[in-house]
Amino acid sequence: MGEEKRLFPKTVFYFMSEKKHVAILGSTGSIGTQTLEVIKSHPDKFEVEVLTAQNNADLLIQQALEFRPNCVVIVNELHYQKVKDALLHTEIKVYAGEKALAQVVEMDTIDVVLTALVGYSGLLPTIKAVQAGKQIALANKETLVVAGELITQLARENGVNIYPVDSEHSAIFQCLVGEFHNPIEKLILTASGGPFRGKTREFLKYVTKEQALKHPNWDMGAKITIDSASLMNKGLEVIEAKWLFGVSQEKIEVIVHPQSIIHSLIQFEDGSIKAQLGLPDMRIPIQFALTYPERLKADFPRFDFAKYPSLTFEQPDVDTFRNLNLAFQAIKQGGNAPCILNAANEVAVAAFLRDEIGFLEMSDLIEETLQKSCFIEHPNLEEYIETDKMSRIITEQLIKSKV
Ligand SMILES: NC(=O)C1=CN([C@@H]2O[C@H](COP(=O)(O)OP(=O)(O)OC[C@H]3O[C@@H](n4cnc5c(N)ncnc54)[C@H](OP(=O)(O)O)[C@@H]3O)[C@@H](O)[C@H]2O)C=CC1
Ligand SMILES: CC(=O)[C@@H](O)[C@H](O)COP(=O)(O)O
Ligand SMILES: [Mn+2]
Repeated sequence: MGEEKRLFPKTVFYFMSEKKHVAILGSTGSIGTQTLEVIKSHPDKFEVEVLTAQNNADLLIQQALEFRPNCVVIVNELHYQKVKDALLHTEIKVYAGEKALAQVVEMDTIDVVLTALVGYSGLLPTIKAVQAGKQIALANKETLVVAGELITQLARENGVNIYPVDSEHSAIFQCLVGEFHNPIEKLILTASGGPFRGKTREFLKYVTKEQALKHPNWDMGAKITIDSASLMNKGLEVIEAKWLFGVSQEKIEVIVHPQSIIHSLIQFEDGSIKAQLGLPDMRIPIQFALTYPERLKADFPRFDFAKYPSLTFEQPDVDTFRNLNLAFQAIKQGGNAPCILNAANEVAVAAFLRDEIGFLEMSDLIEETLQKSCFIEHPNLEEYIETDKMSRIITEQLIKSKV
């Protein structure tokens, strides 16, 4: 069975004749709203239990009135009264704050928690959900980047499966169906290359956030779109793949595929390669994560081979886009290094989005933060939390010293 410690099911636990009760963390975002589209098209299959937002009270209220969850959480407490007033004449419970976000996932009525929060904020609610034995549909890749070892160990201890929502990991998962017992020789993650594919470092020095936010193929939240432009998204996905599929980083390759039609590939030990293809549409992986092992009929637009006469591939330019190698180095180092990388990246992306730093400076900050942070080989949860906090301080100080 090789080194694999896969989290995927030995047994089938979902029977789609029963309604699945879903908590969506981050329901107002790109993944959250698409999850609700999937749920809306299968009212006989799903029930919404929990919806959450950080600031977008208006959309949260609208979603709550339409999907009638058991409860909602507005994380920013300043918006609590507005949400409470709007839902006053309903039976929907309204909570506010980070603690509430981590607590609601424990509700008895929830079967599966879909984590569509952005960044490190997904870590604690995911841990609570796993400890409560909830199945996880994971979009929030940063959770596995920060603490993949801890999360996967907790998942095993609690009999929890982590179903990937991220398109590349869903592709790998889909290719693994029927192959769970077969060792993986290599995982090949595809990358679009982002809006700056083929550009030089000279060009990248002056790019704006508006340019960086124009992803060629996917319409996503701001943070992941910047990560895609800098290739950090692929770096985070390498780390995510390592933990999801129990494959060491030496067996993970990244190939640039600008059309984003092949979502990723597995090479098995007989040399055979399996791939999953489709138009770039997150509703497919979202639905599969919620319905595995079944595939529900859906009317998502179909891929037409005639419209794509050439699917192309090229090596990533890791000299120009340094983040990919920084991520490989961090996962090779192990311990809290990926947690440091993630914290520095989140601070750097936020600073880039505030026009405080240039595009290339993001990699410099991440590299310097990794050098300056204290390495811990086997961190516990408190040490991950402390690492995240300290790394953010270091990156913020580095930014201040540069401006
Ligand atoms: N979008 C995509 O196609 C893909 C996304 N992913 C991953 O999925 C996750 C979500 O991405 P995406 O949907 O694009 O992100 P968005 O920014 O579109 O949405 C994020 C959601 O999380 C909420 N949120 C943001 N910050 C916090 C916080 N600190 N605490 C609590 N809630 C918070 C937001 O609330 P509010 O609306 O109120 O701000 C919103 O509901 C990310 O980890 C991303 O990497 C993975 C693959 C594809
Ligand atoms: C849709 C999805 O899964 C994103 O993570 C996407 O893959 C981003 O595209 P890049 O390949 O440009 O990072
Ligand atoms: Mn992805």
